[in-house]
Amino acid sequence: MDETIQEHIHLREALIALADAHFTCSLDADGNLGPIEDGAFLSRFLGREGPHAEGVNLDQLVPERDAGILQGLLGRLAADGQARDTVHLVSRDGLCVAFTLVLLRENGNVVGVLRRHADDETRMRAAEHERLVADEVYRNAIEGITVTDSHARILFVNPAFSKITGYTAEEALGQTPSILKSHLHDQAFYKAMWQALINHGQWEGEIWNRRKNGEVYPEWLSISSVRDGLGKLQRYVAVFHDITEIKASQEKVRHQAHHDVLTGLPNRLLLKDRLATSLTHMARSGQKVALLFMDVDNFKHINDSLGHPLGDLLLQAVAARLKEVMRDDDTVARLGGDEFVILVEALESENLAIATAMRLLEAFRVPFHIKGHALTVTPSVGIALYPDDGDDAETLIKNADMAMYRAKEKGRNTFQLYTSALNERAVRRMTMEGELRKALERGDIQPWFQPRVGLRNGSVVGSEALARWIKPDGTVISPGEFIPLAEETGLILPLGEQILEQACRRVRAFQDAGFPEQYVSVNLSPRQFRQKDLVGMVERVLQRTGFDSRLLELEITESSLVQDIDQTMATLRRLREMGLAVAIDDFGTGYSSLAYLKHFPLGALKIDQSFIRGIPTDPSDIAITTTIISMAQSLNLKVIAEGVETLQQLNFILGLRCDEYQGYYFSKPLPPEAYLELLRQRKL
Ligand SMILES: Nc1nc2c(ncn2[C@@H]2O[C@@H]3COP(=O)(O)O[C@H]4[C@@H](O)[C@H](n5cnc6c(=O)[nH]c(N)nc65)O[C@@H]4COP(=O)(O)O[C@H]3[C@H]2O)c(=O)[nH]1
Repeated sequence: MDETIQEHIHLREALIALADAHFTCSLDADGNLGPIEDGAFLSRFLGREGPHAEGVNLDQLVPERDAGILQGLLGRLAADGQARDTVHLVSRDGLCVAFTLVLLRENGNVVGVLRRHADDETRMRAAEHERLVADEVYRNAIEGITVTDSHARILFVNPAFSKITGYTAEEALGQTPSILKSHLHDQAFYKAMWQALINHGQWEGEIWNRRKNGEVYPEWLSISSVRDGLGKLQRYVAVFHDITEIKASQEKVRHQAHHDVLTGLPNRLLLKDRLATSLTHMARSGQKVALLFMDVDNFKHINDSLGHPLGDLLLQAVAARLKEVMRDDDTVARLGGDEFVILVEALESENLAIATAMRLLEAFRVPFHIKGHALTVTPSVGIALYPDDGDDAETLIKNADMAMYRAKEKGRNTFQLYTSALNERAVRRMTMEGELRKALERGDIQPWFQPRVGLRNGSVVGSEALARWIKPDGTVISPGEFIPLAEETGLILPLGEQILEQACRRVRAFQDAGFPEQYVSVNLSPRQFRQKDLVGMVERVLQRTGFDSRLLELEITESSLVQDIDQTMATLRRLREMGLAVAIDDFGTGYSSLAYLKHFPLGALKIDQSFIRGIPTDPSDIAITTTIISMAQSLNLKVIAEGVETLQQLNFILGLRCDEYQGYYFSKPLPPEAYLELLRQRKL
């Protein structure tokens, strides 16, 4: 054997014996590798298994700074058949390890021998050890861990991931973390997350995700991006833990701090919080807030005589009843003892606060059944209003409390407003409501009749029925004083029906007494006009009284007309089908135009008395009256002038060919007997 060959083989054997690894492959002058034999270590180290290494250029395996060294090695190999130098190779994990590389040309192939530098060997061992430790940490961590590639495709998840999300590793691998999306966050949220990852390589925060079973849960998530030794993005590592329980316990602590233990109602702290928020909102919207301070009359006595456990049960029952009678939007709070506060927001007027207080008093009429005892207790209520009685929470609570004490002084089971002027009004209103109910029951509210005169021949053609409240002592109260209250309380419906029925009965009686047929006109307030079964109610009244529907006219206001047009149209049509006429009262004071009126099946139009009053001195009243009359005629509507008080006014409307008039000039509204007398006189 040739001596040099022999020497070469020895060298090779010696090198291989000393080497950490060796490989044999073809290598062209540019450094391209052919198929590798015996290259297990190299393949493993580089992460390029067998055939994958084929065709790879050596300079792809070394960092850029070693490119010159590699060129030198290849040059010397070509020239001398062997070369040796120190190069770095970048491992699959991005680790840069120094090797002594010896290349020997042999039978057209190249044998490569690699020996790790001692310090790098230590580093590799340490890295290997760290990897083992890390594996252990991943497996046992209670935090979920997700590792993805640079395209966010999941490469690895740990057991805690599966425990938290419900997805097994097999289900998660290859997917992206978007499988966990709860859709509770908007685009901007995710955009900010990615921006932080790009800019700082890190993002941390609370996020709502969805488990495989559909359940949405909160987690604390921390994501980092991992780059290799060359600075290229390789991985994202996400670590998260489920904070459902933490949140629940935080919520529990928060709830306990803000709620009363006995009743579960908001406590003083939460009440003040809500009140402060409410005041800020209401200051902007210009609405009122009412604070009702309530305590249970003689609670101490009940507590002492029946025992505290029963007292506690009573307080719980009171809390439940208060919640039941208040709207969902109202806050019912317990300040302690038997003191409760109700916060009512967004009030248009103080009347609603009074109505709430009355509802509350009413609710206590029903006894509380507790452990076999039927307990009847009464409340005392004080009301403070924002902004009238204070503009901060503390002042309002204090003033409502003071008002509550006044209610107690007044004899309990009542309410008091903090402001005395309001108080008087409220008390008057309350008293009047009670009296009005009684008056209705007793039939003290009756129609009076004001004649309507035909302008063509000056005869009484009909009358308007106007409600009067005749007190037992004979005092007559005019409708201006009780109709608005009846409207507010809903009493207008029974009241309206009574007036209609009595008016029909009376006018029928005039006919029965031998007077010529005449019609009667009855007012319908907006609430009456909107009542569900208006047509049915009118039909029943006509039946009961035997009154001819052609002789009945209903007066509605312009405001009734413009609300819910479809419903209005349907009601008017049905009334017309029944033979009734509908007149528009107080025309000219509302919003409707004459052009608008032509769409409705109407019979007549009454010019409001405020225009007649200005005749003959006020030019604009004259102009308005003239226009209304001529346009109404062109629409085929009968025109009636209201409030004619003087001969001049009468002459003026006569000149305009108005159809009818009514007013003090001819007669004031009269009690039925006096009206009958008037008819009698006219007949003579
Ligand atoms: N200054 C002056 N006033 C005159 C003259 N002629 C009549 N009046 C008054 O003008 C009002 C005309 O009634 P209205 O406009 O329907 O206005 C009525 C009507 O809107 C309402 N009303 C009366 N009765 C009822 C009813 O039974 N139901 C409903 N819903 N409202 C009614 O109360 C309002 C007021 O009624 P009243 O006080 O009876 O007042 C009546 C009448 O007494 C006059 O020459 N000069």
